Amino acid sequence: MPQALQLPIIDLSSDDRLSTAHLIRQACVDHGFFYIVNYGVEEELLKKVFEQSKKFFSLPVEEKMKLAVKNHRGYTGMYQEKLDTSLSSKGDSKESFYIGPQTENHLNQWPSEEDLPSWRSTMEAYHKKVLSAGTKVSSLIALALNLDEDFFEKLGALNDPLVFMRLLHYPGDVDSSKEEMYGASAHSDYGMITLLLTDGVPGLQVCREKSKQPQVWEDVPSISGALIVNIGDMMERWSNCLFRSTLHRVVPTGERYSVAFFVDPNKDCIVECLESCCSESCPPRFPPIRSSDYLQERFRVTATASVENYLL
Ligand SMILES: O=C(O)CCC(=O)C(=O)O
Ligand SMILES: [Fe+2]
Repeated sequence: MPQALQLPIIDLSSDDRLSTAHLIRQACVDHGFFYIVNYGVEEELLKKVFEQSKKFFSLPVEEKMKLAVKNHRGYTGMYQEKLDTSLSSKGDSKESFYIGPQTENHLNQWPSEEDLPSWRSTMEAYHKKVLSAGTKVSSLIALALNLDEDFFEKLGALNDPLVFMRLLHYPGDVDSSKEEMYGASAHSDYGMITLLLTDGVPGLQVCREKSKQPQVWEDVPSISGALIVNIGDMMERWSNCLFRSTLHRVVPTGERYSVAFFVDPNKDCIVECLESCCSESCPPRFPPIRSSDYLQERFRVTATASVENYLL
């Protein structure tokens, strides 16, 4: 049985920003994962998001396929993605629905108002509020890296950021006996930070030492009322590996719903190791990259079907 990880709980409503930033720094160095509470989304809305998500995934597959992913927005079916490309399985046993930035709302796809009234307004309300929480977390991360709290704003990273909300459904009835089957196979997230809401069904696990064999996986329990936040690869690059983008996965435990909210830098933002995280003995480990080039390449590698999954 894997052990359950004890992660720090960060109160986003705290006025003591320096102590909060200090806690975040430790969490990002040790785990790359932490919880946030008091992040400004009422429980009622969280409940509605899950209700509406369930309604969408319960539609017949032909209906869902009418909204098949285009420009990284819309529906992806079972096995359309394999996050761990080293596996021989046919793909990850989950279905999902992507909603992109509201500034480019014309590109988003929505179920019809007739079929699912209030679906769009629920998702837009959640998207807006979690983006605001994500922006707060990013400024605390800047403080945690000994930078000005508006560092990422000034850099343009949070100016029209590439924010993608992904509704996820892991069906409970997949046959996982034949091959290595995961709801989401081992991966790290690609962007700055991810804010994850789960329905309380277990399944999420992390591996803190990705190169250590055999890999040790620990459960991340869900805490009612808290979001799970994790550092993505671009933040790891900025911090020159001071902050970890930790390997994680979802093992099949039963039917499960979650909502991942990926905060990625503006498409033209150049991500390069911060001077404050480099020194003579610790030179930059990565060359600079443009945010959307990096994301595009990561999506390309993990798509199992030829889906039209370009960002823009
Ligand atoms: O559903 C979860 O708990 C995690 C999902 C995840 O890691 C992802 O979509 O990147
Ligand atoms: Fe992830």
